[in-house]
Amino acid sequence: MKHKNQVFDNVLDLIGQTPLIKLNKIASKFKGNFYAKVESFNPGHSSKDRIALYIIEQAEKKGILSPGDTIIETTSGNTGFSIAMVSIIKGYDCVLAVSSKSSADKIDMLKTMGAKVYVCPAHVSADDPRSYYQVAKCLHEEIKGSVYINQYFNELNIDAHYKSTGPEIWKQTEGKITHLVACSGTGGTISGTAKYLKEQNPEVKVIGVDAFGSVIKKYHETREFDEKEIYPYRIEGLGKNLIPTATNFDVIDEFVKVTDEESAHTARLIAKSEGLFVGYTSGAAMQAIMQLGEQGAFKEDDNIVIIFPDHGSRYMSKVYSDKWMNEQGFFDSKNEAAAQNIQYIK
Ligand SMILES: Cc1ncc(COP(=O)(O)O)c(C=O)c1O
Repeated sequence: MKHKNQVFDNVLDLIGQTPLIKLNKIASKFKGNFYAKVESFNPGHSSKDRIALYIIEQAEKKGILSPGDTIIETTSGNTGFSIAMVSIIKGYDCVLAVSSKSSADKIDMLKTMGAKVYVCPAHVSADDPRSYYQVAKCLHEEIKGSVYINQYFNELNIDAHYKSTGPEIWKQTEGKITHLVACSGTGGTISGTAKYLKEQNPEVKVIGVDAFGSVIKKYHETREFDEKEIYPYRIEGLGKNLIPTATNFDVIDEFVKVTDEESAHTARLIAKSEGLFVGYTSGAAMQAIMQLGEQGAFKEDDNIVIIFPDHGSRYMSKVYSDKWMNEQGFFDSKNEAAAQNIQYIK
């Protein structure tokens, strides 16, 4: 951890060195020791701070970026927030093409951080001119001197985690990690972290988490891009309708798929059992643990590290809204108790 009494030059100095926190209750019925790498401790409240700072600083080193230039990205929100934050400190303009699936809170936050935002339809194919990939590409061509971060197809996304997240986890577990469980969106987090960990110990098992409605798991198993796997789902930042080159499939041992509904309930359960207020994909990663645990995948001495990518405050109008949960049909008889924690005094 960064020292509590230290004074920092600016907010960017706080990126990385996030805590590894033992999970004491939520998975206690399973064998093994479970630890969460809680990325909401980054100043932009997500793991994407790491890649934003790293990729921008690499571009500066290569002389591609100078103050006043424009940085463009496609993002479900978190990467955009991180790029906007880095841009403010370093003096760049930030232009973001985001999916209409992103929560209203996230879009408002991006605007608050000074970014110019284009909201693009979520359920069109990646080569549709309205998709956020095509919109970003077009903006990059139009704006002179702009840099397109292109996190899904940028090797530096993997490098950022190879150089920070991986070494941090290795050190924090004193080399005793046996399993890494992480969601895969661009795949940068899991690929970079896994590469580093497997270089230290090839026995570390790496499990990716994918969504129903995404092509990633099937591609990992068959190397076949199966369009039939694609259909709408609600979790933002997990899974994909294309194969990102920022995913190194060779360092991932297996993928587990999780549902929108179970991931939402598990996210709520993390808050209630561990006091950790984390995002929807943290619920998804934890849900994968629940499924693997039920299958007896872990042994007594295993040390399982789960990456919690962002903070719960970004999902107040979704997973943490009873109204939203109801609208999705996620409150059934077994879960209706969640709505009973509130009493109105008239
Ligand atoms: C909330 C959230 N969780 C998980 C991920 C997945 O991380 P990665 O893109 O490194 O695979 C993302 C990425 O967009 C995200 O925004």
